[in-house]
Amino acid sequence: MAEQLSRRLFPDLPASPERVIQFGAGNFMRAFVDWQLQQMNRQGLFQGSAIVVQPTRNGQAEAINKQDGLFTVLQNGIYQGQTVDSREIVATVSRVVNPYTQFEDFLALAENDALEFITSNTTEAGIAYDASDRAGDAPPLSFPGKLTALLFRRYALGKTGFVIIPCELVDRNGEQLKRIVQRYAREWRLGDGFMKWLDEENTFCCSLVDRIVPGYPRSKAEELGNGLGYKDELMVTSEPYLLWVIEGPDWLAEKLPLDRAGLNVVFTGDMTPYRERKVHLLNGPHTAMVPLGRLAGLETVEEVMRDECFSRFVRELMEREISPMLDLPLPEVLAYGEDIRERFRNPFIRHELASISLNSIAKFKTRLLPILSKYRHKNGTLPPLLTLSFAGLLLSYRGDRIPRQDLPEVAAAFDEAWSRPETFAENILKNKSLWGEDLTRIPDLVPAITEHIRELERAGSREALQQLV
Ligand SMILES: NC(=O)c1ccc[n+]([C@@H]2O[C@H](COP(=O)([O-])OP(=O)(O)OC[C@H]3O[C@@H](n4cnc5c(N)ncnc54)[C@H](O)[C@@H]3O)[C@@H](O)[C@H]2O)c1
Ligand SMILES: O=P(O)(O)OC[C@@H](O)[C@@H](O)[C@H](O)[C@H](O)CO
Repeated sequence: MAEQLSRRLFPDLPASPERVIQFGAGNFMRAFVDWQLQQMNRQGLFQGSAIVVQPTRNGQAEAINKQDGLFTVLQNGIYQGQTVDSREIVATVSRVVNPYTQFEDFLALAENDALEFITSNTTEAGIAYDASDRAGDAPPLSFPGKLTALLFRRYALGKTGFVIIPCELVDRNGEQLKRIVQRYAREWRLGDGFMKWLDEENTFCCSLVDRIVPGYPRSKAEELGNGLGYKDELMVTSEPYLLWVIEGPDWLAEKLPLDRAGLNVVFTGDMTPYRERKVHLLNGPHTAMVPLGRLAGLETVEEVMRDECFSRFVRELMEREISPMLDLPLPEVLAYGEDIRERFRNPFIRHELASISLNSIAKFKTRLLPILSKYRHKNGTLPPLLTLSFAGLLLSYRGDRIPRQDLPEVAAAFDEAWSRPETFAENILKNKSLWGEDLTRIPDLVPAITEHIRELERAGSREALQQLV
């Protein structure tokens, strides 16, 4: 039986000074931020490690500390025409602090002047205000609440602030996080001096991340574990591609030289075009392929891309319906789309459609609905593939064919609408709490969705698609 990964097994691994506080150490953060810190360190450009703060009561503090912060990142895929199959022990997490059991140790991080950066990925649900958080809670439950407590301690010590770079897939994440911290500061009456310090001494950056990280390679774990020669509960697989767009001041690239380390990191004054491109052209097709693919019995992104009919669907959806709706030069967008399809075809990574399906209604709303509306407005017709996919999503939320994973209130809205099948399309499309607007106002949408659902039920998603691609 192989021994668990630890520094005892690898005493020569470097240990760098703590310079980053990182909220959350899920799969994504380990394969993205921590792996990138290691690449900078290796080239002598940074010399820093991250202290992880466990953001929720149940988390991975124990598992990570048990391995002395070490874990393996396996990169698998085809990148710029070359097959990449590499593995690396990442040694840039120094330790995990659990604020639920070590609140004073957590606040004491404020004392360390060498800690200059704060990063986070607490999922989209993490950047949220929690009305139950109070000044003096040990700890506040929300991530912004914990951050406020830490920042206030730093201020009270008369120290300089931090550069804060959240990685959550939330539009303008840095600004949203700052707004919630300011709200707590006001409600907790932390004073004008603190408000001023927050503003003047801290830099909240917005950022956009892109790297497909399916996580622990469950199906291959045993085989891989034997090959590694040690046991690693935190090993994570990732594609070789990455992009990190950071909107921040000019001096940041100097302070955090990710780009100089050869990483695909863009420091910019305006990240909007990058966000539009990624959310609509990568996350959008992911969300669109899920219902039709699952209704046809497909399980992974790769299976979709290997299936002639479904891969044609993905390409035509991207090229004919999504790309022309983006306010970016079309040739550039089409080339980006081609790269994305190469990533989707990655034969080494098992990216489950079921995992992408989580909270699909909210995802459709942000990733695809703006495209559908714009297309209808511009062309006077509905985008055929996107409309079929939307019908597939609504059908799949009946919950009888494929399990739906969404908030209870979303599931309840669908149960209610599906209880009257003859008026289902109209009822669900006019639900503003799901879509933020009354979608029955989009001309032709109700009859088109009704007809597509009928066709999907009669012929199945493959045949319905074959009529369009
Ligand atoms: N995995 C990917 O391919 C990928 C790529 C880009 C972005 N993302 C985004 O990153 C996020 C995390 O993905 P992951 O694969 O690391 O998942 P994960 O389940 O491995 O990690 C989730 C992390 O978020 C924390 N968390 C969960 N709910 C929270 C809450 N309410 N408040 C505070 N913290 C909370 C957990 O403690 C954990 O640290 C996702 O929301 C996803 O949108 C993922
Ligand atoms: O992570 P989600 O569940 O919000 O979305 C599923 C995928 O679209 C997403 O994880 C992408 O793979 C990722 O955003 C690529 O950077």
